[in-house]
Amino acid sequence: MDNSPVTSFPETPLAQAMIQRCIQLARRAQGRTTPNPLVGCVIVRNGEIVGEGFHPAAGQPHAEVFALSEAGENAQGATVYVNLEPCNHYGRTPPCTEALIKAGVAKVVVGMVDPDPRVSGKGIERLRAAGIEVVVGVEESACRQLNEGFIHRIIYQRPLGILKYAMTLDGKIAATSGHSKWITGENSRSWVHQLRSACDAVIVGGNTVRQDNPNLTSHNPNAPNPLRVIMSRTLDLPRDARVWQTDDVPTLVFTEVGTEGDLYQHLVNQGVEVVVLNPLTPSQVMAYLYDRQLSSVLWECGGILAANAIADGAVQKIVAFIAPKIIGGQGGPSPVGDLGLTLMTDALTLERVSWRQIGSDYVVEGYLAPDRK
Ligand SMILES: Nc1nc(O)c(N)c(N[C@@H]2O[C@H](COP(=O)(O)O)[C@@H](O)[C@H]2O)n1
Ligand SMILES: [Zn+2]
Repeated sequence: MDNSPVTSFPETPLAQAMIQRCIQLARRAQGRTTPNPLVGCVIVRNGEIVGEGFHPAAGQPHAEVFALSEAGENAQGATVYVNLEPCNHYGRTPPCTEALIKAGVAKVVVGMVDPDPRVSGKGIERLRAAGIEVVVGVEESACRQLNEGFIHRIIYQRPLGILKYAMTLDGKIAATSGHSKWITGENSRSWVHQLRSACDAVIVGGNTVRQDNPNLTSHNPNAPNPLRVIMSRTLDLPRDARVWQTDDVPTLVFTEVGTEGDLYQHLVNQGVEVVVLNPLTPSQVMAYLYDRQLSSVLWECGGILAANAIADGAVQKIVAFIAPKIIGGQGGPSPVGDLGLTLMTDALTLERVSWRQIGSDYVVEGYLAPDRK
């Protein structure tokens, strides 16, 4: 626990700093809480942090409960900071509002209103009705960013789809031979491993398994791994691919009816889960993963599947790595295949675009228009 005094901050910067601390705490459970959100909580009394907590996983107590338990008697008259509105319902756990009221806290500072219709404003109402001062919307955009997968899942009943790719400055994801190791530098690749560990699943197509033989893991024994998902209509896949090693990380293969042959049985024997979907489309896959309680899905596929996923409304966010290299090549593969668009005026434009430099590469992030789901 950080016991440093915080009295020197004036009110608003203090609240901002404490909500940022909540976000930092919440991130400790990144990749482990789906379908629940990432939540951190800090309790401050007389200018000192007396309790902290985060939500570790669905079914476990909420962040507020851990912070209250650390604060003990010190919660009386204290201010509670939490990046998401305290819940007011009986779900897997009892309502945090009642725990906060019982502990006698004086004030609750909330980062954002909970979009879960079981809560959505009712937690704030309940606290106010009990005479607790409630402030809402501190560091709201950072709080929304933290839980963008959870928010998307609740609003659209689908996981957030993130398309990640790496390309050269001339827009290629491989040489004409198919060789692609590596486009970006080591720092970018380790950033991608962290992105994987923050997502609930990573999806590729059969081509990527055949050509790259990827691990699709977080490459970090202390970080969670996403569910590895392969979409393959034909199951024309190598018998010895790395993704069939399921001792530590599960793999799920989606295929179509009529592929229940030799490889099908081999995969089942290896512990790979094989699911037949008809039709096998990106949106059907996302619907299935939603039912499996997932909130965020990383598409790390080649251009053809990426285009299908975009066209099918399975992608909302783009994370594009651009390496300062030129490979050239007539017809070399590009990150997004045919979208059926022939006019530049029809190009999909991104919103809320940001960029940063990672080593010698650049990463550009943005969101497709929300009416694309
Ligand atoms: N404020 C807050 N803190 C947490 O630590 C949370 N996990 C939540 N989650 C909210 O409650 C719903 C899940 O409830 P159960 O864990 O099933 O009891 C989740 O959808 C959020 O609305 N909130
Ligand atoms: Zn709660």
